[in-house]
Amino acid sequence: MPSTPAFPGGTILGYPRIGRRRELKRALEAHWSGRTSAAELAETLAALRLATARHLVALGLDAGDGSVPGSFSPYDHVLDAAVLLGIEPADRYFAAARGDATRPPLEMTKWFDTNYHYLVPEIGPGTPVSFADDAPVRWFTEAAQPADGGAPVVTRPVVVGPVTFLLLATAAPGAPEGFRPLDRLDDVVTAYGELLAALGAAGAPWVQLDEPALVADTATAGLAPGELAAAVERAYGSLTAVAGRPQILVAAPYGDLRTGDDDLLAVLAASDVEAIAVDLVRGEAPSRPVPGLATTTLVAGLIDGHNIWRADLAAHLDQAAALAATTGAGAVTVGTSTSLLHVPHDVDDETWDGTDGRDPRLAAWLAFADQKVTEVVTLANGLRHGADAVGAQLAAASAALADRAAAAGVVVPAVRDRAAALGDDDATRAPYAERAAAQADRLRLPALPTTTIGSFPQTPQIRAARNAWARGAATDAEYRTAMRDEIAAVITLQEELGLDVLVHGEPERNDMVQYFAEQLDGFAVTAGGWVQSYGSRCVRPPILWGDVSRPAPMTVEWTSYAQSLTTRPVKGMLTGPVTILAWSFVRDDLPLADVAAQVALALRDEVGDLTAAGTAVVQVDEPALRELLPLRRADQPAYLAWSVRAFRVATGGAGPDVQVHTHLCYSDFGEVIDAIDGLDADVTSLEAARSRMEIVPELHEAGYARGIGPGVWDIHSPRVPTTAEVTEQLTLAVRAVDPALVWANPDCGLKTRGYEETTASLRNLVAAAHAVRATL
Ligand code: MET
Ligand SMILES: [Zn+2]
Repeated sequence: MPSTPAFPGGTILGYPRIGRRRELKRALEAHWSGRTSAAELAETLAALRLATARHLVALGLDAGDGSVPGSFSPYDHVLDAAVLLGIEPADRYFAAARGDATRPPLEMTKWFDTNYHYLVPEIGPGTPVSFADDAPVRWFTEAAQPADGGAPVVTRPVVVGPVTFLLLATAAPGAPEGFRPLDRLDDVVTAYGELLAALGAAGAPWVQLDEPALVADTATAGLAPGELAAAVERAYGSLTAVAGRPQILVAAPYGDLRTGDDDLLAVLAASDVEAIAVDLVRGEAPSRPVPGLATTTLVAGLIDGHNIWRADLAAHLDQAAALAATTGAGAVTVGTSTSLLHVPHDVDDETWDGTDGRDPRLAAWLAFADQKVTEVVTLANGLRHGADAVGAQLAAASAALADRAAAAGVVVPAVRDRAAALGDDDATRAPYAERAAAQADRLRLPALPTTTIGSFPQTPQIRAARNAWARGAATDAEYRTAMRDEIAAVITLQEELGLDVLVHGEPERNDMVQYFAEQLDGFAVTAGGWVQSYGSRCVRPPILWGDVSRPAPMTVEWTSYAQSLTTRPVKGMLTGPVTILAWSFVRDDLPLADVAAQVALALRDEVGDLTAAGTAVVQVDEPALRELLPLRRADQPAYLAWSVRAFRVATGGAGPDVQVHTHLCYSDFGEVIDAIDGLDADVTSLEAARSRMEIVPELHEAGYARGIGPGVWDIHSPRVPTTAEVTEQLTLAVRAVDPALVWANPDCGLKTRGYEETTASLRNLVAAAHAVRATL
């Protein structure tokens, strides 16, 4: 083993990969469109990796000891591990990620409780596993011995750990009943062992194995008590025995290593791994000596990798300094709680000029990735040289925090009072039977009513009109005319198609959360704060920094205009409180439940204005309801209680004759099925086409007995479903529940689709609904 004495003074678990100017996105898209060759792409990515490593050194991480993480991935780090193990061939990397003529893409799903999505590897009992791709070794060498002759950087290769890899994998099609990916642990560990030997031979002093699955009950569901601990012990027992390996850092971000059935911190401490990174933002610091830790470095994940607020450095320094004594760790260093993958690059890239809530004061309160690296370096220097050595930085951080706490808008007494006064009445509508009768009377809908989920195709013209207005290149009047023309066209189309409940089409919305964030007090939106969602896809989460209120109606004008053009009901469309929180950076100085209540009240006002203007149907979308579900089962009931309550507060002011819809997508609903019922919506539309209506009987069995719109058209592909297919889906639905409850609608909004397939698909959907209606 190399003789580097202790873990580096300060580190981050990972850095954004997308590039400060989204270089990765552009390089990938250029390659996929055939404009660049594989070799050109490889060259661009190598340059991006090297520039990133040198940038981190410039920010203060040590260039020589493995402080700089080698956390790059061309598309997804879980796919990289599958390629490393030979489960996916390296030369078909993007086909595995995106699908091509010969194969579908791997399934994609959420990475723990973040908004990053990874590709789910498939492994069966006979899948060959070997050390098949040495990218981590090549990337290490390319920075340590740079071909450009410039400054070398000794990086710390970062790879998904073997236990987490298998817990996130799924059984390959055709695997026998009862097979679990974790059954392949020994084979996978053997391959990882070869990787470690190769990294050691290349001179890497450290390797980081990410094991976030160790903190998540949701990833380990189905394991017997003690099984996870045994797997960890076995995997790291083998890996630490590899001759010539680098020192091993096991990182366990996104939660607490010590709760749940197995005390995994103790298991890792008892192993021969040299360092363990714990998440002290989500998890608790150990308050007792941990046996075995005396020979281990504890990397205290004090800087939040998941959010964008500047840290209380003085408090963190005290905490880090105390940890060695309380835990008995051989050494303590500081790091981020998670990879910085989840935050934008640099606060200073943004102009804090007062537009879109970009209050100039915010700049001093925020820490994006680069600021967080600096925070880690400050803490590391403080630990090494004493608090006085970093006195100025600690004082500046404290001053920024104090400024934020006292700033106007952060606490708005009227908003706090209103939220505090909320009672059960505010979250309770009339009994469903009464509502159903009043709505039937008012709406006079046929059986099996047809509708859509809200958005219609966002054509290049619509985007151009919106962007021109945002840039100031179009007047308010021009913008309004463009949006109204689009709304009119969408209404005409829906009438022609014969849909029963219409929508205005959402042409004015750049994004279903950002649109509201731009109009609510307490939010700021960034111009360039991009965060990778998956592959080349990025999102720009708004920043929720203050108490939330609604200065003016947000959607009423568009909905009312649409309604003025037709006698059929037009649905008002809102994004729900949980989804607004899930897709924003949320303040860390108020419990999420309280923040949700404020957003709910703002939405409640909007529902009130919509209904006062004559809107008879209002849909409040909650696609992220499942997304914020805590990773630990013990934390789930409290979350479900406040999230359901927020929805009910948002909709609770609607009279009995207002039909409240909700819409959910993007997830398995099994774990939140009671919560879906708890929302008490009159109609719930859900993604269901790919699972062939499975959700309909599931909801029914869970006691849900109100309107249900299982998606009958998978809108994720341009494929037009035939009338026969939709008829079959609807027939399954009306057999599973009372047909009077069933609606016919697509899986989700149509904004990513084109008009051609939209028109054809909706035509078939309406024809199928009519056919099934005739059989009832
Ligand atoms: C991700 S859910 C999207 C719902 C939204 N109303 C839309 O139709 O686009
Ligand atoms: Zn959806």
